[in-house]
Amino acid sequence: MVATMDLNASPQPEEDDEPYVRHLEDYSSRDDRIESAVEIARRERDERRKRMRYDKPTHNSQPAYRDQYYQNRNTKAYDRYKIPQGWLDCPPSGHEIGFLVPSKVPLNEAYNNHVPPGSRYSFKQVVHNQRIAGRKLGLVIDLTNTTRYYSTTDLKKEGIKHVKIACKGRDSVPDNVSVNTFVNEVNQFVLNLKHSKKYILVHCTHGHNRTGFMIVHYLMRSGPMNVTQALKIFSDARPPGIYKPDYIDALYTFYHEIKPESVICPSTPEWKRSTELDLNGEAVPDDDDDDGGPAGPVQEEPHQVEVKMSNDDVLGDEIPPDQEEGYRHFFYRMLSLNIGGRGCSQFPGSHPVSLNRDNLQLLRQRYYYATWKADGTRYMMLLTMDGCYLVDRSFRFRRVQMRFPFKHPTEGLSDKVHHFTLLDGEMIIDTLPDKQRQERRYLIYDMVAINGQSVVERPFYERWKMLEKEVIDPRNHEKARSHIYRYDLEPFRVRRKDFWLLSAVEKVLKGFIPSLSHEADGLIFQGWDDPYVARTHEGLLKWKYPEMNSVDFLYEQDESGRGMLSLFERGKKKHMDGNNVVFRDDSDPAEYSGKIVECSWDQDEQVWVSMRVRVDKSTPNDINTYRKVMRSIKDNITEEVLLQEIREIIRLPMYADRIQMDSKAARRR
Ligand SMILES: Nc1nc2c(ncn2[C@@H]2O[C@H](COP(=O)(O)OP(=O)(O)OP(=O)(O)O)[C@@H](O)[C@H]2O)c(=O)[nH]1
Repeated sequence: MVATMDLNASPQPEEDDEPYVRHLEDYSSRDDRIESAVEIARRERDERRKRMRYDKPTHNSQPAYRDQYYQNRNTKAYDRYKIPQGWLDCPPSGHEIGFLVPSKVPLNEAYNNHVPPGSRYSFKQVVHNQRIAGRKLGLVIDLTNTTRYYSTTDLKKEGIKHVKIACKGRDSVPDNVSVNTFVNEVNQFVLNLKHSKKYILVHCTHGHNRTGFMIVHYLMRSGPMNVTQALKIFSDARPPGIYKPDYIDALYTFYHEIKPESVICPSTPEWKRSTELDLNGEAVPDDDDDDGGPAGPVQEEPHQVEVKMSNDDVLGDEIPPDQEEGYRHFFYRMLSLNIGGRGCSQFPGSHPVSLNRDNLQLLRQRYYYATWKADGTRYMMLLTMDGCYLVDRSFRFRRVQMRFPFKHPTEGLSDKVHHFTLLDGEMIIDTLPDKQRQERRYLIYDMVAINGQSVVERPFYERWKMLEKEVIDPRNHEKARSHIYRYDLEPFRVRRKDFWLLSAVEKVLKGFIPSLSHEADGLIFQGWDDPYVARTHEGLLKWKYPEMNSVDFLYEQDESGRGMLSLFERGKKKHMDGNNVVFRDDSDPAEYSGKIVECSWDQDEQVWVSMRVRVDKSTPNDINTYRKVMRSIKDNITEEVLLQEIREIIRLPMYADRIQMDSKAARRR
């Protein structure tokens, strides 16, 4: 049987049909929208009926008929202009918060069939409303997860920039990278404003949950504030504020704050609960909806899996490239480095050189202190009001949520935090004596800048003291008193590294290092009067246990499976013919191909031995580092040679005099 299109047949509701059409009585007691509501509903009903006047195709139907049927029934096109649930009665926009204006999503004219004239809110209305309120828009940040609500051409015509940060909404809060992008967009906009005062319209679907979440994050990062205060600022400007409890909880968790009992999540606004006035006839939550809809099945608690920490764990969240670039320039400025042909791409942190028979003499000529060489991952850390950033050896930045209060020189501890303070240190993992617990800890060993002021020219001992006074003490002071901020929830602990007189080196080697709860692979000799020197510092010495002297090679295999080691020479790859590596675990060497492999030298076998893959590095060592390490291996400064040398040094009059001078000065302070 061939099905025909019988336009007179009555509609045949099917199981998967949406509610047919709203009862018109639903609108009968309403205000001035009634007339158009009734009209719209009637038109929708008629359209729907028309679409349904086809018999469902059977197996025998003509393909053309089948296509036509499904095309007509395809609600996608129709859904395209479905207005979001609750949108009609949701107030268009809130009050300004600084430069930010929270708003519901504007719907362009294509939605007019669904929106009665008095309720329309397209960009024309937005610009008009804002103008009446005395605000000129410069930027729109769109947090919806769809592009179906408006086209951005209208905005461009008005000279308004549009930034899309698609966030799902519904069950999940915007992710940390999206939050970083949002805050950076706002900061960039404000920075570029110069003298013109323009505003940023921030919208999700209804302008409450995602919008509120982002604005609260921005407020938290732009001045001294706690989450409760930031939530209140938002809810005052856009009542009732964020009304999803998960979003509120996520903000307290993110900022490591205790949620006060007095903070109660507002109930879902009336306009969101009742959808009677939505004229689509469908109360189906949108994919992009702010509301989580009905609660899903109760999630089972995931099994607690004990995850071991590793030095290769990636910490923190990515930040936008332009923000990273800005910070790189700051590093270069603080270190008085020229921006060469490669821009600010090279990691500028100070780097020690290996101890050999020649530079060992430096220990006699200058005044040195010693410390253990903590073996974790090297990071510089930038502290700003907006957040703290771990900076790895590839000069990449990631944001971590930490707090570093700043002690005002005259007013004592203020509610301000460090802003553009730059530290240097090593991230280690302490395994606590019971072997059950691990703790990540950042050991700070130097300071490059404090609140935007470079301190690289100051002698090391001053920088080291400043670290304690300006960074560690205020933190400890606040930690003991803070009732809101939970330092214990931060991703790692922080400590200043200890340095000792050379006379203590024997004790450090024999007693201190063996008792450490993290790895150490040698000693660092730090010139007590030295400035902070960017990149290789010939006066900063590292001594490693001979078996730990290592070189980071690039390992590659050719098609025949032959392994090759390479280093860098003037930024270019250089094959190190005659250097071979063995992998003494049972793994397949092919797995290491293309990776940076840290190798130690086996004197007996005259071969490099793979120790580990350096996931924190993207390039191998420079040939000069290799030469210095080879020299150090050849010179073979054993623990005994080193200690003998130090015993002699500490007997030198110059050394004893300096100690006396320092202790007198300390007594005077
Ligand atoms: N300056 C300094 N560096 C320290 C200290 N403790 C640990 N280190 C680390 O020692 C590193 C230098 O030693 P290297 O052996 O050259 O560095 P590495 O990362 O182990 O290996 P390479 O990358 O192969 O040079 C620094 O980058 C720091 O990460 C310290 O107290 N002072």
